[in-house]
Amino acid sequence: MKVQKQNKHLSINLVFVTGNANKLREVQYILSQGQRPIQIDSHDLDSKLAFIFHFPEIQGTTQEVARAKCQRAAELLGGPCITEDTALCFKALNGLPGPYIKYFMKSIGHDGLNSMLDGFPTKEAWALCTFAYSSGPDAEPILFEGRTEGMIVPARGPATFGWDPVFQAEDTGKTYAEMTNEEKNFISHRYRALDKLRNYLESL
Ligand SMILES: O=c1[nH]c(=O)c2ncn([C@@H]3O[C@H](COP(=O)(O)OP(=O)(O)OP(=O)(O)O)[C@@H](O)[C@H]3O)c2[nH]1
Ligand SMILES: [Mg+2]
Repeated sequence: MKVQKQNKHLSINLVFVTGNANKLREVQYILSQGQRPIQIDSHDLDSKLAFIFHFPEIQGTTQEVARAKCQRAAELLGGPCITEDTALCFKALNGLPGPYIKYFMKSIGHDGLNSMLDGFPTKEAWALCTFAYSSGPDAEPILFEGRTEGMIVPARGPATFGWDPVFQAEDTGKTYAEMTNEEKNFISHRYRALDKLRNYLESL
């Protein structure tokens, strides 16, 4: 459970605290693509340790939610870790549902997300990914944000990952769900945030 930066030629090891297997799969894929691979160990505090630890996510801005989750994860682990928060933000709603998208998705699904924008002049939206890195329980988490512009559309493509079928990324004509892994991971909010995290870790 360490962030190990052994030397400039060896791999970096990170503990990623998440309960979301799809996130983990994308993060491992993206970080394996770089010149200097970053090894990810996952740790699911939400489900595996839920009986020991209570691991709530606070309400607030995406930054506040991300910082609090990472701080708590580092305290529970007693060491360095990364966490990630994803928000889906509707321009017409001034950025909402934002970090609360998980509960909107669960409650109203793809059709409901579209219906929320009925009568609004714009379907524009952006996907926002915030990685938080903590070097340990006493350190302030550092945030790395990635954003991809797009719009909310009726669902197209396989419903494998959350709201992928209703988010059409700008200039692509495709929803995230209609893209190959390579296509999504080349332009995604997650890729853009991870790129900043990777640069930071390599600069340490
Ligand atoms: O279609 C999607 N494409 C994506 O690229 C993507 N990334 C995240 N999500 C979903 O958005 C909510 C974020 O909530 P969230 O950040 O709290 O995640 P989570 O609770 O699932 O995991 P974690 O907090 O344990 O890491 C959750 O419903 C995730 O499934 C995505 N959906
Ligand atoms: Mg969560």
